[in-house]
Amino acid sequence: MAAGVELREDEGPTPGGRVRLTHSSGAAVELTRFGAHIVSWTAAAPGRPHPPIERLWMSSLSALDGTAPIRGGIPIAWPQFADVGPLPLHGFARELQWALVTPPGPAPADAATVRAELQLSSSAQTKEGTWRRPAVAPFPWDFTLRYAIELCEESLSLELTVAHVGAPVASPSVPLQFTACLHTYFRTADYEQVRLEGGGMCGASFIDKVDSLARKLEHAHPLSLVPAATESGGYVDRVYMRPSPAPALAPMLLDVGAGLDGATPAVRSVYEVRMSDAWPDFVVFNPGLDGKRGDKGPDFDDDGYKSMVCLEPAVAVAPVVLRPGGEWVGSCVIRIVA
Ligand SMILES: O=P(O)(O)OC[C@H]1O[C@H](O)[C@H](O)[C@@H](O)[C@@H]1O
Repeated sequence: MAAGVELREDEGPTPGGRVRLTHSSGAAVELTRFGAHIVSWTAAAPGRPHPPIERLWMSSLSALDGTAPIRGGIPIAWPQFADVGPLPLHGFARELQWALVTPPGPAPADAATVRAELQLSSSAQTKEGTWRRPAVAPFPWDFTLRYAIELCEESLSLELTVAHVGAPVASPSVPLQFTACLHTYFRTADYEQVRLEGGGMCGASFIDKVDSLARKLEHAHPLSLVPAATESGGYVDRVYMRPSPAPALAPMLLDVGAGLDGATPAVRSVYEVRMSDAWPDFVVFNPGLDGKRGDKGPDFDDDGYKSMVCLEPAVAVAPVVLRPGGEWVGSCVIRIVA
């Protein structure tokens, strides 16, 4: 279609269908309403106008029928990052139906930005933990989550807003707390070529989840996945605590190497990733073969780890505490620089 936002309710096996944002440049984003999960972002690189290239990695083994979280793209982990709390891994936002609050329709052909917003509100399912069977830990607070997606010719902006909209149901003295991440699976033609730097990363401390949660200092500049995995004695799963305040404002540079478009093997694809200060942490994740064999298992393509790297803005260590009426906004802008 021409530029705009479309809701395709019957498309694909995922309940709730898909939302598609199309930019007049040919760039496009697709997400499922299940989890407000971005499953595709296609865009050309500056100076290489055609054809648009898929930017995100999706596992071909991922369940897309709503029976399990989707593997790949950009899952939203909320209100819990990974296993740091009583909920199942990464919480429930990636497993529930979101509403599209932007009316679908065309955008002006010269619109620099195409925008869509989705929303998830607390429900009996989230309050009682019945979003999973058998039921899991209740999350008794009233909340609204809003997810705004802005597509430009060469960038994708994501903004997650958490609002505590009521009094706690169960215990008035306990405030709403959450951890979170935007679990972005970038596609690479060859994970050995991936390089990551900037954002105060060099010298930052990180928790090495593959090495008994050891706290370490990052010396690599830039970070490459293979030596990092070797150092950690397995795969790469690191929670970095961003230095604050000044260096955190600097964007990160993620170079996913050459060959992404399959046609120009010599040209490297590079992103500038700008996380707002509301995200105190970021995660670098590539499960390697060890991860595939272990608990990251069955929905991961056998060689999938060779084609992806996750760079995730996160609240992973100290939870955000929200009083009734409180709001938190975290954004991330991914710009294609080459
Ligand atoms: O397997 P998933 O639930 O999708 O989680 C995938 C990964 O997410 C984050 O990157 C965590 O740091 C990892 O420990 C976890 O394995």
